[in-house]
Amino acid sequence: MPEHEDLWSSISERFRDHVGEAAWKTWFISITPVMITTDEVVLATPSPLAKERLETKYREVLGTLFSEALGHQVPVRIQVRANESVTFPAEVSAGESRERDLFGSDPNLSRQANSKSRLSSAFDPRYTFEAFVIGSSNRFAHAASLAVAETPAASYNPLFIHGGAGLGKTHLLHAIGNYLRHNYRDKYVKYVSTETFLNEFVDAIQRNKTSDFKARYRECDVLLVDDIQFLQNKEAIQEEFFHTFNYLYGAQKQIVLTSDRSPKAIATLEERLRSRFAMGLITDVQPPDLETRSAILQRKAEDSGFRLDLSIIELIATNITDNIRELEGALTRLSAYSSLNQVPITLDLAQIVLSDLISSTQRLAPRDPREIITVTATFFNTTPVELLGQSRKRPIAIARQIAMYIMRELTELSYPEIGREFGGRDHTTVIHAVQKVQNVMQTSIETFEQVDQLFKLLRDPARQRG
Ligand SMILES: Nc1ncnc2c1ncn2[C@@H]1O[C@H](COP(=O)(O)OP(=O)(O)OP(=O)(O)O)[C@@H](O)[C@H]1O
Repeated sequence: MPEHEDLWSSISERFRDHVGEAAWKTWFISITPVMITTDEVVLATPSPLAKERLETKYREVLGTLFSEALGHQVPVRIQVRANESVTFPAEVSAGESRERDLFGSDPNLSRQANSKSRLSSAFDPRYTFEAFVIGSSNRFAHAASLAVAETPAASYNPLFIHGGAGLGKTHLLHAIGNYLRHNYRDKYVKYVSTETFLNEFVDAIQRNKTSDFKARYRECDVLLVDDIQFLQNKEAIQEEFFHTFNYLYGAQKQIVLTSDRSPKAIATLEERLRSRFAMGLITDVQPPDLETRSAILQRKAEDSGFRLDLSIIELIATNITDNIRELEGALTRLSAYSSLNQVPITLDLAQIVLSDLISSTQRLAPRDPREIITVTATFFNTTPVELLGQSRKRPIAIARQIAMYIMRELTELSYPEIGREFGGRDHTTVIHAVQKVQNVMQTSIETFEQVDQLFKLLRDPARQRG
């Protein structure tokens, strides 16, 4: 129905004009039109939460837009897509999940990537410069990243951004990627984690394909490399990276690197690499101050169509201070609680729901990954061996995904490091598990409560004994 497609894309554009980019991305993009006739419009959403939000907040806008487009009033009905139930599927294989994570759920991107090798990486559409809240802790890193995106290889090359876990380094890399994709369509932009670079290199050696590997990286106009601290103690890959770096730099291509520590603090980093990294600009991201934390919370809440009282923002922002991912985790929990129980969030309720996060006695240092595995296994009536093993039986696969989510929340381990804790799984499997649990928590009270209880058990060891 090509005319319906035109109509749909014009509705989509107009919806975006009415409600703004953020709400459009959160609630509209994932809608599919099921039926558009002169008598009725039926739309499908991926989750009950999205259906509820569209019905309560955006029904009127949708009604007006369709009425204008069709020339008369039509009822708009919203349903949840039948094939997207909220239950957990069996764990996907590393290969499957890699594709899904790289290309999101957009099958077109995946198809394009298969058909043409010199296509830029796909970037997380949520991580843009517009969505990045600027404060004194990250102002410089943001400005430098934007300068690099606006004029690649002309300002700071390489740009090296370092800072602690969950402070926005990956967000900035994706923001550069998203900006380039929109504004420099002809540039080949590649995003890679150092772990992936390493794995691809080892794989290329084993398959005698090192020249393909080199060519792939040397074709880049812009190379974005995340978590470069993984080069530590890996001489062979440092050597390879050095050559790639020199080649790109010599060809005046832009390189951006991130790390959880400064180049000086990466032990066993070859001196020649260290001095290469210092040829451009080294900047850091610090934990955000109270004002920035509050602004981030406000922005994230707005983006997900969730209204929060200032007193609640203050409660979270004063208690969670050094990791933005944790701020987001608190919001996820509140919004899930509110939509599952159909109650508005009050300050008292927020204090109860987030009790483990905001109590100073329970907010302990990051938890030991082995403890997370043992406690989660016991909680789900299984054993650590099963949890780390290969079983794809549902209860175990679910427990494993929840344990991965909790490890991401309660430790500072990166995705590849978590993959290693789970018996050498690929980092894309971990990314998939974390996203999955985050989503399912919004619609399944059972999962929400399991995660909630595990958080409480892990943050308060006395409960484990009791
Ligand atoms: N200034 C900011 N404004 C809005 N969101 C932010 C900001 N900084 C970080 N975030 C959000 O916090 C989360 C964690 O950020 P990100 O993954 O970029 O951290 P990171 O520094 O790469 O950490 P890690 O090394 O642990 O992966 C992301 O969801 C990101 O969107």
